[in-house]
Amino acid sequence: MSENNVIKTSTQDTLTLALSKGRILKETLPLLAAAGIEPAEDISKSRKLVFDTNLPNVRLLVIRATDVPTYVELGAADLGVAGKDVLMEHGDEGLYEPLDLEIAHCRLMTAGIKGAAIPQGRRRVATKFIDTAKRWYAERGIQVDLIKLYGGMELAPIMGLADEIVDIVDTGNTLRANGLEPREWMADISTRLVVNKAAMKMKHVRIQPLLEQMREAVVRKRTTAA
Ligand SMILES: Nc1ncnc2c1ncn2[C@@H]1O[C@H](COP(=O)(O)OP(=O)(O)OP(=O)(O)O)[C@@H](O)[C@H]1O
Ligand SMILES: O=P(O)(O)OC[C@H]1O[C@H](OP(=O)(O)OP(=O)(O)O)[C@H](O)[C@@H]1O
Repeated sequence: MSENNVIKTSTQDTLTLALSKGRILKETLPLLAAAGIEPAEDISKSRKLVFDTNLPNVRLLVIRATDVPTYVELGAADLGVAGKDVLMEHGDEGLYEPLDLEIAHCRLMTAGIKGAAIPQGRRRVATKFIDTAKRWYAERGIQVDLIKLYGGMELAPIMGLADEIVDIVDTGNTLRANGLEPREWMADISTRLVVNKAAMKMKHVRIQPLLEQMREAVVRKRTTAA
């Protein structure tokens, strides 16, 4: 990397948190509030991507779920909130993952047309989780041709594009509605808090209490739900 391209951790006196927009944002905000961080304006009513908070020098980025690990690993954000599926696909070596936020529980599974025989030879597998799928099938000695899709994976087997998909399953409604059935369980998924490795050391004094307060909020929520 040339000197011009060196990516710096956000400055020492600021704390930047990258949040996944979409389905996990609403459930993330109460956990942040428990750690004393609240957006200065209603995120859902704005087209902005960067938000000030009630705390000076603490800002929130609201970005696509799949971009969160990139921002945090490269130090453009100090902390992030992302699904385990996204982290597995990104590769989590460059990040600390100190806290399971216990929201957006789902499973990563293979699925195919209900009742259809599984091909004996090479299998065509459609997914947006290409690297995760590649590893999973390779570990089982199953030969696959992977087809990258960006959404609506359930359509691929119906249209004869693939024999199988690798996708998120929660209630199973989307599979059922499209004549598919789950095949193999691959991983349990939930949302995680991730931290940039350099920031964890350099900004420890600020990050540690925030982590502790969020951890307590997760436990409180679990206890109340039980
Ligand atoms: N049906 C579901 N039930 C529970 N959790 C889910 C479900 N679908 C996805 N998730 C979790 O929520 C996270 C965010 O999902 P969301 O649909 O908002 O983003 P995405 O559309 O997958 O990402 P991107 O916008 O980057 O393509 C996923 O990474 C996953 O961990
Ligand atoms: O088992 P279920 O409860 O039906 O949930 C599973 C569906 O949820 C996710 O899609 P999402 O709604 O996020 O849309 P997407 O295809 O844009 O990712 C996932 O990709 C499945 O399609």
